[in-house]
Amino acid sequence: MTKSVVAIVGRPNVGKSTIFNRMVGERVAIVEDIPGVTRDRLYRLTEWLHREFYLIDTGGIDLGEEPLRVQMREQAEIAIDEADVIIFLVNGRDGVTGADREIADMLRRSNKPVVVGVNKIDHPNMEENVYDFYSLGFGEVFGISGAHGRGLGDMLDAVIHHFPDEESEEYDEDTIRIAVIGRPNVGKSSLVNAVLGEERVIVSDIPGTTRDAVDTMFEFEDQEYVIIDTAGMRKKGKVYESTEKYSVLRALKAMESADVVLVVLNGEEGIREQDKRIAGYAHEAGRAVIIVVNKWDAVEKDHQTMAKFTEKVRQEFQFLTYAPVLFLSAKTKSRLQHLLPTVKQVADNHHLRVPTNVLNDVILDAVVMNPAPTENNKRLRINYATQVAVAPPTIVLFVNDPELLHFSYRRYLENKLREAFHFEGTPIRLIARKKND
Ligand SMILES: Nc1nc2c(ncn2[C@@H]2O[C@H](COP(=O)(O)OP(=O)(O)OP(=O)(O)O)[C@@H](O)[C@H]2O)c(=O)[nH]1
Ligand SMILES: Nc1nc2c(ncn2[C@@H]2O[C@H](COP(=O)(O)OP(=O)(O)OP(=O)(O)O)[C@@H](O)[C@H]2O)c(=O)[nH]1
Repeated sequence: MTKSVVAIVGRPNVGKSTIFNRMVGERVAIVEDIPGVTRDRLYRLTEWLHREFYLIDTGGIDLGEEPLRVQMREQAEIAIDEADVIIFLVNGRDGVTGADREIADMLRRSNKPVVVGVNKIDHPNMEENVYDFYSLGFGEVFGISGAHGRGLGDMLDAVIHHFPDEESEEYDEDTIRIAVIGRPNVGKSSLVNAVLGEERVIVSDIPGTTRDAVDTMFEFEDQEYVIIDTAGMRKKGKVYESTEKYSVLRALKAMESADVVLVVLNGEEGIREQDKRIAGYAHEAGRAVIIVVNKWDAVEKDHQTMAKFTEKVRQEFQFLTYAPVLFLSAKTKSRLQHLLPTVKQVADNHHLRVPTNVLNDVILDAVVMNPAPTENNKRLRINYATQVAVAPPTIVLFVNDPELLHFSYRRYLENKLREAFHFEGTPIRLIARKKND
């Protein structure tokens, strides 16, 4: 199920990043370290009372050279667009300011739930400073201190109280959910429209809006799909539309509920830094991934162009070696017919379950052919392997010492598994556990 999003807004210097860091603490959701994927203070997965949610610090969104007042408004708009609940942060030592009222008016018009955090109330004897802020008209006002952690619990209780109820899966288990992600202008919407316009595709539902993306259900060769177009909600002309962090956030949310992620690149422009980031998150999300090189019609090519581009993709996205690369044109629909069959294939691979005996044979062969290197006279020994989950396939290796399974040997084993089984398009998670655990 999709996780809720909470945004912190407020004028500069009220303590947004202090509160953000305090709320996130050490609970930063990193599955693995990926070289080249930078982490910034914009958004983090965090949790309160076992409800996980994304926290956005809108102050961390770089809006370039815009005047402060414009930035503040844009940040509030992002919060309104993206968040399920908004924490409106004010400074308890300043009283209500004109800028606070300006933000309050915008938030009110959005009809989103707003919780007011009156920050810098470092001591109970400052609580009377809080009352002034009831005049903002949001009802709930909490005196807090980012510096000391005071009052945060009560405020968070109020925040999660506004989360939508944990609903069951919206779609059938067998429905394949496709998220289309990529930086602005690569052709995401065009691709979605092209797919939905294909001859043998039957759009089975009027497009309905779920949260912030437009989902469309369709059927192709007796398989049901939902395609999530993250560009569907775009509002042209906003400053933030072009900001990189914003599109990464949107991609992140779309991937939450997807089985297969299409990372769309612009074949005409080549690979940019932002593409790498988005792809990095796709890998981390643990979904099946296909790299779609769009606008291939606009590329001047000879018989080597495709191979060269593929090589570049492999170089730039080393963590995504498992993802098939498709070249196509949403505009002319050339090569588009390969897309859905590939989606179906990688979705199946994502759910592949390998019988334990065959799995162990493959691992044993791999070890015999190339034993793990010794380290301080110790060598990794693998006693037994078993697949514990699908989507993505997750394999536990019972070993003498988990510390001895290093990156290169892990890579080697993963490659052997990929040679033996149909794991194309899906990440594989290998977990080492001590034998007797
Ligand atoms: N006394 C006190 N100071 C605080 C508290 N929270 C933050 N501050 C201070 O307020 C200042 C601004 O804090 P930030 O967290 O950087 O504020 P911000 O809202 O993220 O600021 P921008 O990045 O400019 O938007 C810093 O000097 C903090 O140390 C608090 O609870 N009590
Ligand atoms: N030549 C060519 N142009 C394309 C193709 N696909 C999309 N375009 C053009 O690229 C531009 C952007 O396409 P969109 O589909 O709006 O891109 P998007 O990724 O949804 O853009 P955002 O909503 O900004 O994220 C439009 O002018 C399209 O006509 C293609 O296959 N070939």
